[in-house]
This record gives sequence, structure tokens and C-alpha cells, in this order.
Amino acid sequence: MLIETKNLTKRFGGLTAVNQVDFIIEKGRINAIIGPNGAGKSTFFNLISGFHRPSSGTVFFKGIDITKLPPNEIAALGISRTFQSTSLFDQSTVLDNVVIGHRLRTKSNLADAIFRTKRLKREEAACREKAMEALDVVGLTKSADKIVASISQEEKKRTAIALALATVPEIIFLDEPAAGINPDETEGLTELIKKLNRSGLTVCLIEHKMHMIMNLADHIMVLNYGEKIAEGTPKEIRGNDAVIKAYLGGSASA
Ligand SMILES: Nc1ncnc2c1ncn2[C@@H]1O[C@H](COP(=O)(O)OP(=O)(O)OP(=O)(O)O)[C@@H](O)[C@H]1O
Repeated sequence: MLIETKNLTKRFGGLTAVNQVDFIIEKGRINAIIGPNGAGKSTFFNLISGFHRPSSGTVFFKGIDITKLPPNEIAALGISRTFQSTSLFDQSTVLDNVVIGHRLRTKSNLADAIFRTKRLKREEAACREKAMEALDVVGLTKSADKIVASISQEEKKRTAIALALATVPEIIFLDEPAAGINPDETEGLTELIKKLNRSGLTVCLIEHKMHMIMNLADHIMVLNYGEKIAEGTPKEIRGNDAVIKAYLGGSASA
């Protein structure tokens, strides 16, 4: 298994956003986390990627306890993520945005940066090369020099994925990759996620678009009020009484 959470819990004051969640992500699969608004999905991602410290519980990556590691160290281990409100630099090019993602993995220190050593120059060239490879994978080679503010919403989503890929992850967490794009674009993005998975990348995504999830995921976990209420294949989840009740009774937008 690639990732395992045990009793993972996050409290914000009196609110328990994630409550004792045990979850296993097997290598090579497409996993999805669904649930009504406010169910704790993004918080769960933040706990795994180190952006939130859990109140209790543990996160393991390949059997190693990563619960207390900072986000950059977690990323360097091979766990990458995109964010819901795509945080790209609007006035920079697509390529420059992706180069930043790759910097995480390079080793130059401050002295290198000041004296512009040969190593730094080598690393910069390698960064741009990796970034171009990532843009090729997501189908954005031709948009590399465009300013982010001028590209479509779908291209922004693809740029965010390229950014996450530039750190050469083993697993990628995608937070609502298809939010705000039309059905055709959603179809294109679904194909891209399938392609990434076929190339060996393990995927875990949060998505409200149920049709997309049911077509894409091998394994689904359902959260409701921070608790895991079900997990299984799309077929198992579709017929699960607790899941149907959670969606009908809550503020679900799915
Ligand atoms: N930093 C925070 N401080 C306080 N409360 C928070 C914080 N982050 C999330 N919450 C609360 O935790 C609960 C779970 O939120 P979270 O964003 O994880 O849900 P979600 O399932 O991702 O929702 P959505 O589908 O709407 O994005 C919500 O009640 C939310 O208001």
C-alpha cells in the first residue's frame, strides 16, 4: 500500500472536520473521496499533504510515519497535490508557473543562488526541461509561453496538474480538478487522469461531478460530517443506503 491513515482526526475548535478516518490507498489505483459540502474532504487532503497538523491519528507513506513532516518534505517524498482555488501566478507564463513546482526537488542552496554556481545553472536547465515534459504530458506544449491570465479555465486546470507533476510524484492528489469547466472539457480531463494513471501514477481525487467519479475511480471513500460512512467500488457506493441518505439529507451539490 502507498498511503495509510489511521484514526486520522482534525478538530477546529468545537468542530470535528475529520473524525477517526482509516483509509488505505493502494499503489496504481484511481481513488476518489466524495461527500456533501463541508464533509471534510479538503481537510483530509490537507492532513495527508502536511498543510494541517492532525489533532490525532497517523499518516503513513510506504509504511513510514509522515504525520509530522512539513509540506515541502512530504512533496519531496513523492506526494503531490493541486489546490481547489488554483493558485497560479496570473501574470507569469504557463512554463514559469510549472518551473516553480520543479524547484522543490532541486538541491541548490542560498550560496548557489547568490554566486550562480554551475550546479545552479545545470539545475535551472533541468527544471525547465522537466517542466516542458510535464506540459507535454498534460497537452500544453503550445501554451508554454502564454500568460496564465490569458488562458482558459481548462488550461489552468491542466497547468495546475503539470505543476504537481513537475515534482515527479508517485501519487497525485487532485482537489476538484473538474470544477468550473464544461462537460467536454471534463471529458478531456478525465482522459488525462486515466492517461496519468496508466503511466503508473497513483491518483486520489476529490470531485463533486458524480458522473466523472463513477467513470473514473477504482475505489471510492465517502465522508459525511468528517466520518467515513462507506467505501468501495463505484457500483458498491451507488447502491449504498448510508450514502444515498447522506446526499439526500445534506446540502450536496452532486
Ligand atoms: N481552517 C479551518 N478553520 C475552521 N474550520 C474549518 C477550516 N477548514 C475547514 N473547516 C471546516 O471543516 C469542515 C470541513 O471542511 P472541508 O473544506 O474539509 O470540507 P469539504 O468536504 O472539502 O467541503 P467542500 O465540498 O464544500 O469543499 C467544514 O465545516 C469547514 O467549515
